[in-house]
Amino acid sequence: MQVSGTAAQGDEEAPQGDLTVRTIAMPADTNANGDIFGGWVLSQMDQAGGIAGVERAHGRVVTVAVDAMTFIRPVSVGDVLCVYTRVSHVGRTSMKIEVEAWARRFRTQHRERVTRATFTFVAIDDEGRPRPIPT
Ligand SMILES: CCCCCCCCCCCCCCCC(=O)SCCNC(=O)CCNC(=O)[C@H](O)C(C)(C)COP(=O)(O)OP(=O)(O)OC[C@H]1O[C@@H](n2cnc3c(N)ncnc32)[C@H](O)[C@@H]1OP(=O)(O)O
Repeated sequence: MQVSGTAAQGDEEAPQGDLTVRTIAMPADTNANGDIFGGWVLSQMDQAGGIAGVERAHGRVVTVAVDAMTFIRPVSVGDVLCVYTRVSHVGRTSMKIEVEAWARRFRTQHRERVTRATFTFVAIDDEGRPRPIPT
């Protein structure tokens, strides 16, 4: 789901970028510890980055790399996961997108950054070959 809205810039305690995906962590997404699987969070971040990439590249994109991913805090059932995206670099066919995931806690509504990563997406044509990103 794409949601409009831009986070405050320049505030380290605030999310950076556009709110791109917002979803609820459900019991089916838990690991054996009772926390939400990191892979589920990564999947939400990939989708958010993909949406931002499609918008910037005006068409299909694929993920080619994920760098410097850090799981800072766990996500729990009932938390609302909010994923923010920001295009930080555009190359010829590739782009870097900074992706932050924040959890709005179920009971307190308190907001915490849980994960961040830099994703690289490549714009592709109908045959799956890299294509130039429009300026
Ligand atoms: C209007 C809005 C509506 C929105 C509504 C949207 C809804 C819809 C959203 C769906 C969002 C889906 C998001 C899916 C995200 C997946 O899950 S995609 C699936 C997983 N990914 C894949 O399967 C990709 C597999 N890899 C490949 O197909 C090929 O490696 C690629 C990516 C096409 C690249 O091919 P290649 O021959 O290696 O290309 P090459 O020319 O060497 O490099 C191309 C560029 O990639 C860069 N690159 C290559 N490898 C790397 C690397 N390891 N690290 C960094 N950069 C690299 C190169 O530097 C180059 O960059 P530029 O200098 O051109 O800028």
